[in-house]
Amino acid sequence: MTVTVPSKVNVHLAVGPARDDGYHELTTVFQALSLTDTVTVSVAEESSMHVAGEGEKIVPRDERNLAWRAVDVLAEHLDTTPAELGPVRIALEKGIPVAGGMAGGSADAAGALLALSTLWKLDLSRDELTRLAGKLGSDVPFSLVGGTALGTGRGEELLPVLTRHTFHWVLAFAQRGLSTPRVYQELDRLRDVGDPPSAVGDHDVVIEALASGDPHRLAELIGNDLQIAAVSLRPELRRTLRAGVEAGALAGLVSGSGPTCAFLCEDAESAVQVSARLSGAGVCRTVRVASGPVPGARVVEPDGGPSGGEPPWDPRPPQAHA
Ligand SMILES: C[C@@](CO)(OP(=O)(O)O)[C@H](O)COP(=O)(O)OP(=O)(O)OC[C@H]1O[C@@H](n2ccc(N)nc2=O)[C@H](O)[C@@H]1O
Ligand SMILES: Nc1ncnc2c1ncn2[C@@H]1O[C@H](COP(=O)(O)OP(=O)(O)O)[C@@H](O)[C@H]1O
Repeated sequence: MTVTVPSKVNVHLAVGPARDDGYHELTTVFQALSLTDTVTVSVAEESSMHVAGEGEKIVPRDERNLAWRAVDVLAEHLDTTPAELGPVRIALEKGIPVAGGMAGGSADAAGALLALSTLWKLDLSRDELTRLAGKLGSDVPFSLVGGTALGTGRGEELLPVLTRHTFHWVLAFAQRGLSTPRVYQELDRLRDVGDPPSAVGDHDVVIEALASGDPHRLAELIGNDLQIAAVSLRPELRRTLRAGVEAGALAGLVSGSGPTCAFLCEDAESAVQVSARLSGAGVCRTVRVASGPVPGARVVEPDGGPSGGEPPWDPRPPQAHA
């Protein structure tokens, strides 16, 4: 059973103060991108985890891996144990950079939830799966749902956003990842010492720009409160962000907690040009082109394509905005 899962960029990320539970209240607009991970699960003699691709040497293969935690969450939901569910082999094919602010671990968690519940014929509703996803991490529900969505709460409460148009992105991967909690802490520290104003405006205008399909309009509005914290921890990101715009992108921002930088481009052709120029600028490890929005976690049919006809739910649910 194979599932493909998208990465994400936060087109807009407004971070509120820290809550009593340690999480920050967010208002964010997620967009799922065509850069994906693939999760394959099968019944096996004994449980094992295999990782290939991006960050294969650093991704944990034990119970710290979010895909394993999906087994625990499913077992808990069924009021049983992982041992009772039986051994499984989980194989991750990673295209999403590890600790890159693009929700790679969340993608694998969402993919494992969908793949295992399909393999074990658990017949879970979309709402149940999304609720279980929220237990695995704030970004995991979005990895399941995909498309474009407004996220509130700690990012797990989602409302779909209308986007009929495709946007084209160039992604600059950094040499090393950044820890998400570390970046939130750094933002708190910066706010404590200097109270920097929120870098981002209102999410409504971002949603309108997405609905318009005009990348120039969107480029004026993309923003991320975590960017100053990521740049504070990795000052070299300033150069990367500048280089993307010099290479012809309309605008750039740090994706989520970083350090991946995402550059919005005019169209597909421009994205290829920007990626070629950025590759030559020596400001990042790797450059990728991606587009969005794309659907969330989807079962891949044996012929290799994603299941178009009968996904367990409509990956592009009715639109609530704009
Ligand atoms: C920053 C964002 C933006 O979408 O993405 P990434 O950059 O990680 O991809 C997310 O908020 C990351 O979500 P996710 O990676 O699922 O985080 P979680 O596992 O839920 O939380 C990890 C830690 O991040 C911090 N955290 C997370 C979410 C939130 N709303 N406030 C927080 O302060 C907390 O310190 C928490 O212990
Ligand atoms: N399946 C997984 N893929 C990548 N990282 C994972 C996975 N499971 C657990 N992790 C851990 O989660 C951390 C954050 O990874 P990731 O989700 O890729 O980053 P981000 O939160 O920045 O989007 C990594 O440093 C890694 O130790």
